Amino acid sequence: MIGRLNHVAIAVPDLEAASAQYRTMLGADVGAPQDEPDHGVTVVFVTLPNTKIEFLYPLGDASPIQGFLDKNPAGGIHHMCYEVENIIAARDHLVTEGARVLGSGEPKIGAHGKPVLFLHPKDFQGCLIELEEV
Ligand SMILES: CC[C@H](C(=O)O)C(=O)SCCNC(=O)CCNC(=O)[C@H](O)C(C)(C)COP(=O)(O)OP(=O)(O)OC[C@H]1O[C@@H](n2cnc3c(N)ncnc32)[C@H](O)[C@@H]1OP(=O)(O)O
Ligand SMILES: [Co+2]
Repeated sequence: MIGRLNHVAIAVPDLEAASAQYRTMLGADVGAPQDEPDHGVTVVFVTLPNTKIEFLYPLGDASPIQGFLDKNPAGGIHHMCYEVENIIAARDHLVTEGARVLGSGEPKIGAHGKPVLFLHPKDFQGCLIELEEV
């Protein structure tokens, strides 16, 4: 069911510093910040030959990543995003298997303009999983 690794997300305490470090020290292709108010984050994508890194920074006062950053003030790997062909079929299968889908359970449009869902980290080896329909 899951396909390519679409991105690995890193929650960061300073978006500009993280972007500058990847751009200068690591010579990476770093995009511009994108506010995603529907998700409570500002994101920056780092494009790699085989996948992307997604920097996350809280946006607004109800960001779902604020708790994570409070616990990890230096930042840390936040989630993995896997691609799926049919996000509703994937969701229904996972719910049948007992996995918890976060939020309303209905997909939201993510940073790439595609439907996304999140699965509880406690159900997947302590790793927050995002599914993105491609
Ligand atoms: C623009 C969209 C973009 C895209 O790619 O398109 C995005 O990726 S948006 C990314 C931001 N949005 C989300 O992360 C939505 C899903 N996340 C959530 O709903 C919350 O972050 C949640 C429920 C996973 C955690 O929220 P919170 O930390 O406030 O809740 P708890 O403190 O109750 O945490 C429960 C339990 O889980 C552990 N935890 C929290 N976050 C993570 C994580 N990223 N990875 C692994 N584990 C995590 C937390 O430590 C608690 O564990 P416990 O042992 O009970 O202390
Ligand atoms: Co993501």
